[in-house]
Order: sequence, then structure tokens, then C-alpha cells
Amino acid sequence: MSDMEMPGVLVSAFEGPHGICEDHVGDLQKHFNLITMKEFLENKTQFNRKIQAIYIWGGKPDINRELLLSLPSLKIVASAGVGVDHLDLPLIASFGVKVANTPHAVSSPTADLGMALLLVSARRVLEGYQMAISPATENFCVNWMGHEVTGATLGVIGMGAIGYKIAQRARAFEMKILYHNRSRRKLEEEEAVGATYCEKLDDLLRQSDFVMLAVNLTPQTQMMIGRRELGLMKPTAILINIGRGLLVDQDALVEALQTGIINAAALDVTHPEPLPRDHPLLKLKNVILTPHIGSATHQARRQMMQNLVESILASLSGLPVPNEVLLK
Ligand SMILES: O=CC(=O)O
Repeated sequence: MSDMEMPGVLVSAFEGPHGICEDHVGDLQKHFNLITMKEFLENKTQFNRKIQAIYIWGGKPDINRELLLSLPSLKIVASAGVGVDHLDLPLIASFGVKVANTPHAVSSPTADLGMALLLVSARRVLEGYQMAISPATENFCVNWMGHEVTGATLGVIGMGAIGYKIAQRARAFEMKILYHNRSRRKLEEEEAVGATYCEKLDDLLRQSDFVMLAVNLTPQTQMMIGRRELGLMKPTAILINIGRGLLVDQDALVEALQTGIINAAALDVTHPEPLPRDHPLLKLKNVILTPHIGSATHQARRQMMQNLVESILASLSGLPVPNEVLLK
């Protein structure tokens, strides 16, 4: 971090030596003078004029007015992943600062994970694993069953890039696909995956054997699945969430899972993350949890890093910024 000619990039990330993938550090340092949040907070005056970009790699950094006021050279906030619900976009834009994310890198691995959660929960793979390794072989049960995926109805909520890739994958499982989205996809796109548009969310909820949440978190989608919506789902249905924990009223979900309103849930995202260790979702047998790993593949993480570098370099050169997030 010695070359002060290079643009300063404030790294906001999870804990760790750099808080970012260690094998990305060398690549990033070819372009930038990396400044960790800890270094910045310990010596703001040394760094504040040098910082031209913020590189967000996980967590929910508070990019607030005070921070923005303290960084007069800031040009861009480059955030790994697709969701930008952790950023106050109008506030950042009011400082003339751009925002970029990495939607393309995450869509395939997140869709893969969605299908993995669907299959694992439908076929009760984790319970099967526990049975297989149980010391008590008398617990092996021939009449122990899951639900068939082939031919079942999948309701995809959110038909952006991730939702569409889920539909592509589900088609290979001969699933009947319904989707609900702010806007309807083109007819040829629907036909290519065999998806039927449900203008009313309630219709999708009533008909689906699996409901997959692949929608962005916005004020409009927050808590979109509450007690009423869970009540519309089939008692045999499985809810899969690969979007954001706050899409779902978690207390209502716990109740629905405990009382048989729905059959099971498979959640890559919760609120908060991680859940407190005594949270009821951790104790339910009909729940599968993963720790927000939709984009956690070597390939996606490398592509995310490269995309962020491209966006930062473009913004510093005054060029159009790839993957710029525009205010709606
Ligand atoms: O959660 C992951 C993402 O927003 O890409």
C-alpha cells in the first residue's frame, strides 16, 4: 500500500487480514492503493482526500452523509453482488458519486443455489444424511419420503436475471413454472422457458408446490410474504428464499412452519444474518439454512472482483461505468 500515485480505494469488507478474498489482493493492488476501513478510521486526515472509490465486499457498511462529506475525491461506490439495499442511492447520487454492482457474475451461481435448496428440501436430503450416518441403524426407514420435483409447480417471485435462470433450470426438471414480476417478460422469453405470468401474487401462491423468492429488497417488496400470503400457500408447499431475509415476515414464517401452514422452508438469507443462535428457525427440522452463499463460488467471486475493478477504473477515467446502478 505504498504507491500513493495510485487511486486510493477504501475497502469495506468482512473481517480478516484484508477482509476480501486473499487471492484478489494482488490484482487489486496492481491498480489501487487499498485502504482498509480500520486504517481509514484510525487516520482519516491521512486518507480522506486520496480515497476515490469505495470497494464493498460484503457486510452492510454505513455510507452515510458524514462519510460522504469527509471524502471529497470520491467518484464511485462499487458494491459486490446484485443487491444494493444496503446503500442510500439518492443520498450517494446527491454527492455526484456513482454506484456500480456486479449483477452478471452472481446470476448463475445464485440460480444454481436456488435449485440446490429446492432439491435438498424437497427430497429431505439433510435429514436423509443424518439417517445415513446415524449410529442407530434401526432408524433407517423405508417409508420415509420427500416430495417429487419432476412435474411439480414452481412459482418464481422476481423474474430478473436470477429468476429467469431458475426457470431455465426448472424446465429441465419438467416443472410447471409460474412467475410474478413487476413487469411481464416478452412472450418469446416466457415461451423459451415455458413460464406463465401470474399478474396476481396470490394466484401464484395458491398454485405452487415450491415458491422461490428471487426478488430485490425494496420498500415495495419488504415483508411481501407475511401471515396472509403464507396462509394462501399449499400445506405441502416449500418456500425457498435466495433474495433477502426481509422479504419475509420471519415470525409468521416460524409460526407457519410450526403449525403446518406450509411444509418446509429453505433459506439462504435471513434477518438478521447470522440469526441469533437461539432463534426458532435453527431448531425446526423442516428448515434448511445456508449462510448467504448464493454467489460463493471461486469463479463468481473472481468475476465480481474484476467487474468492480472495471467499474472503478471507468469512473476514474470519466468513461461510462459498466454495471452502473441508476436511480429509478
Ligand atoms: O446477496 C447477494 C447479492 O446481492 O448479490
